[in-house]
Amino acid sequence: MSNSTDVLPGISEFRPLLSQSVGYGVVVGIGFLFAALMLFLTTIQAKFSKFSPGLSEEFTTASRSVKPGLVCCGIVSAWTWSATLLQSSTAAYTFGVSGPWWYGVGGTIQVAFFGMVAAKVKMNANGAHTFLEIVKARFGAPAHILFTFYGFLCILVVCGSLLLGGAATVNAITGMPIIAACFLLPIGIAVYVVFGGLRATFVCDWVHTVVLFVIIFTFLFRTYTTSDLTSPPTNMYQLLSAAASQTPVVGNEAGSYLTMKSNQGLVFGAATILSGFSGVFCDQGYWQRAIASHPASTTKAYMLGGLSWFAIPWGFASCLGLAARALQSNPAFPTYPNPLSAAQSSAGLAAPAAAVVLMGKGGAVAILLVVFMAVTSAASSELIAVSSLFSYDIYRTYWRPNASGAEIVRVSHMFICFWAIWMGCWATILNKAGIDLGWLFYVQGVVLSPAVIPIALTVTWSKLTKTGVFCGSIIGACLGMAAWMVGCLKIYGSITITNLAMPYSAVCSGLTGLLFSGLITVGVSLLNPADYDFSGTRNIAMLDGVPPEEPRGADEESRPKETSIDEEKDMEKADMDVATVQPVASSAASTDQKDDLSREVLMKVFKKAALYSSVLTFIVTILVPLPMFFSHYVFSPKFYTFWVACTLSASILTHILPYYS
Ligand SMILES: NC(N)=O
Repeated sequence: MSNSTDVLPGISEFRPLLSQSVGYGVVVGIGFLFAALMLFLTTIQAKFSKFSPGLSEEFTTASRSVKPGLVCCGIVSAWTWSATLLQSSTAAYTFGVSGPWWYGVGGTIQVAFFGMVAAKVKMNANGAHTFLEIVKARFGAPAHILFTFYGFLCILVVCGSLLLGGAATVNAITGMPIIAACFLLPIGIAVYVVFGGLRATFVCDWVHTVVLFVIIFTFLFRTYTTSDLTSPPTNMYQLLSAAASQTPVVGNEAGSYLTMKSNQGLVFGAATILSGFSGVFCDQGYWQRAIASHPASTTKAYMLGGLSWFAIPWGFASCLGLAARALQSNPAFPTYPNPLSAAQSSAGLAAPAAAVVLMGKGGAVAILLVVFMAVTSAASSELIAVSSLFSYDIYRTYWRPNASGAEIVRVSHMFICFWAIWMGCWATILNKAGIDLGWLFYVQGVVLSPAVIPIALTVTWSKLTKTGVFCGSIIGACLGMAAWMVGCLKIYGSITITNLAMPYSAVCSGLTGLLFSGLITVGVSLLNPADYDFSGTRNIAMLDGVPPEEPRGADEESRPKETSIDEEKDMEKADMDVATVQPVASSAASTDQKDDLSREVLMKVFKKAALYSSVLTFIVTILVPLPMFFSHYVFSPKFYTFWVACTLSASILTHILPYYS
């Protein structure tokens, strides 16, 4: 691994700048500090608010009452993995300016597209707790078992990636053993998730996101305005030009780090987009946020969330990833006189290296904190997600169908504890097998992409059939696997663990799996189309005595309209034309359930999300990068300064949005 002491020629050890005690202090100390804070907030919530985390609906869905700003923070925070900071910086270090751009694209458009699915969840399955319940209600147990496999596989991949990225950083900066970090990181998180449920993770997400943004801005301003080494941006430009002469990038125009004409960057972008689709659509964490949010705010939150998130990898990696390349010949660089080795950069150490040169020990502490925040907030989302899958889709579905809400909460608690320990074991196994953050990042799209389209269509398309879903996801997976092996063999000459996670191998497989699963699912369904009215999925029952909410259909339009929802005032009039609540319910949790929107309004929200995500996708994948790619443009110092100003402005604007909401 990165800090091996068997240093080969041309490879230097990554020198830890801080002592192990700082590593333990952050991982254990701050972890438990957060746990204590959440415990306190949860106690206050149970005492003084109408929401009790002891109720299963509150524990798993935050009573479906969360407002858009907080959901948006939750989305940003759950989607900001250690990879978002580390892998994107590795991409900048390796491919130049195109890397952070493509990393941002590869996570943003999926979140925006998921806004459409979120509107459909509210329309067609508002009582569901997990996406697997929707699959079960529509297609029965065999399809449910198939997607349960995908749901757990996704969380397994994400948890592995979170811990490996986090542990590699803690290890590189403090020397704390990787295995210790893998086991200790999830423990504090498990404590606050157990006590607080989904709402605690939202609150914690908010706190984490604030800290994250403060640290990101510190790095941005340090790099571009106060550092003697890299500011103003024209200095960075010169350093990057010098680095290109020393270590040119194969496939980039003139070997430059300052061009979007990067063949490797483009392939990386394709791999990131594929990996991003699987990471969003197969992850219960994103469905859970759609379920948790108020019907009026779901889609808005996803649209804002996608946009806010874009600036994180783009801004952070354009700054630290490129700074690492620019500063690799500085004596303070942790592997000086050598650049990072392939293993060190795949482990995600470009950003920590730059932080150390730019800000010394302060930079090392800041990077440690920011990565810690990213790991804990994303891992808390995964813990609550995996416990919901277990308690609702395994325990209640196949073991104790009559389990009460209290029992579900108890089982969720136990499973969170189990998974927190298992996460540590899993990351240790991966580490011992030589698998790192970069490997998991590429392989995620390979193994999960065949499930993406069938899952998305389950909640959105009435003509979908069970046979279509099975054929699409299973044949798509087989074709994806075959393309993976053949692509790897043909392009890299042999099938090895390393070659399987090379970008071209990942793209061959991910693209085949995604496209063929989609084509087969749709084609087979259209041979004998269903005409599903979603009545089964709309009848999925909530626990704790809260009845399922039926969005009002056309036949119910004649009901008297009683009260306008406050939230509606915040929505644009054009979208939210009519909104009503039904008579006040008896329980606190159900009060918010009654705030529902008509199906027609949700349909408008869906269409708006479709338009928004299509326009956004066009702008970020085609309009901005491709003209620069095809014209082989290499940034001038002025254009680079403008690019830096854009990353700064995007970071500021898009980070303010959720807090404003
Ligand atoms: N969440 C991601 N794709 O960084």
